[in-house]
Amino acid sequence: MLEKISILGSTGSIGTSTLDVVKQHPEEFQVVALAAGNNVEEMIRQAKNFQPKVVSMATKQLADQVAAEISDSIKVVWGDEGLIEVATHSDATYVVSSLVGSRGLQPTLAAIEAGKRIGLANKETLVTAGHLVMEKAEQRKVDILPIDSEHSAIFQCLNGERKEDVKKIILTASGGAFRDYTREQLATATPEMALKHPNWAMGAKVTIDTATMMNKGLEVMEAHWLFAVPYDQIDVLVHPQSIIHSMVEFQDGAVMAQLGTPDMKVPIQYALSYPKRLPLSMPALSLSDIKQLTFRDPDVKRFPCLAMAFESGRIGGTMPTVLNAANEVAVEKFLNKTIPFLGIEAMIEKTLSEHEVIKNPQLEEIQHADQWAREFARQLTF
Ligand SMILES: NC(=O)C1=CN([C@@H]2O[C@H](COP(=O)(O)OP(=O)(O)OC[C@H]3O[C@@H](n4cnc5c(N)ncnc54)[C@H](OP(=O)(O)O)[C@@H]3O)[C@@H](O)[C@H]2O)C=CC1
Ligand SMILES: CC(=O)[C@@H](O)[C@H](O)COP(=O)(O)O
Ligand SMILES: [Mn+2]
Repeated sequence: MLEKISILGSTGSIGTSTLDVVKQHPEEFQVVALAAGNNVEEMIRQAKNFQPKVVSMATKQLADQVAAEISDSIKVVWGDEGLIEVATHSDATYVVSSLVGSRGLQPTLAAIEAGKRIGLANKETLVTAGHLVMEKAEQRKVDILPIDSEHSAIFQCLNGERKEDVKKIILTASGGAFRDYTREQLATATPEMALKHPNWAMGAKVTIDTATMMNKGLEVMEAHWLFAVPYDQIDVLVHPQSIIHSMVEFQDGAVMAQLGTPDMKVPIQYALSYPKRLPLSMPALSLSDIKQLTFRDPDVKRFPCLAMAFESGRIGGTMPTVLNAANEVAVEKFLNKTIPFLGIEAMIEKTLSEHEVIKNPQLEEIQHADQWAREFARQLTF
């Protein structure tokens, strides 16, 4: 069956890699709709190359700029409504959710409601409202296929296994740009330094998250929701080479791991083609060249964001929503050079400490908590 795809965040790192995969398999995949934020030039290129039915931009002004350069047969929309139109297009069978941040929540929920199969990269969606997303997916009998590399690895390791046989999920972490930094060195770390991930080329927000190790904390919550595993059965293991993408330990002591060259096209293609595996033009993994795979425990004294995320996940309710929103504000401020690197963790900690948790929140309560946390974090200075 030809998979007809809408991409939320088509101009980003995951979005462009998804289009690379689509281009390699025109007999399998076709683009129906694309949504982006501000990158007009890239959207014009994508619209010309893939001839979708609809494209969306962040504002009307940006949408007009795109419309002026592409065929009249392509509808151009904008804003939050534009995202929903792309996510629910009647021709689409599959939606790749790859916006950055909790902005991805509403269009992803709308795509699930519309019965689309989901390829999920946007981890913030599950962090901020995991119970609502998984509940809706179950109601609508919609599959959520993980794109995040660790979750794709776990999904592959769980293939054909019984849930009750799982003892532990082991999420691997590169340790980010500052893996070996002391707290003194972290205090003066700049955005330029933090944006140099040792193994992966990714968007700015997730790259900063890897440097604080908040990314792994968000991924712990993502794994909790995707695989319905309690927090005390999820471990994090630092693995600097990012060759083992994650592992599952079973009750009999057997450990399954998924390995590969660190390139997001692999998990993206698997999420699109599942349960099939298609060929992919990619350098083969050579373990004899790599020679050594090494491991160590994470150091939460140097990287407290990981511990804060675990704790927020355990508390549940609106706590993860607040952690995520405060982190989004803090990362933006760090990238704008208005707070230092260690201001990120301080800002999140302060915001969490002021939050009164609502248990089992509905969508409106989540939106309210998200908004409250953003406003609270924005007025903090460090
Ligand atoms: N990159 C990676 O390798 C991985 C990413 N992920 C996750 O995937 C998600 C996307 O990451 P990544 O691709 O790196 O991020 P990028 O920053 O590269 O891309 C983000 C996308 O979101 C769009 N966007 C931003 N703001 C808006 C807005 N207001 N309205 C509409 N679109 C908007 C951007 O559009 P524009 O650029 O046009 O403004 C862009 O297309 C994140 O949740 C991340 O954690 C998970 C695993 C790996
Ligand atoms: C590629 C991917 O999935 C990222 O989320 C990756 O996990 C970042 O690397 P670390 O968080 O391990 O540094
Ligand atoms: Mn990941």
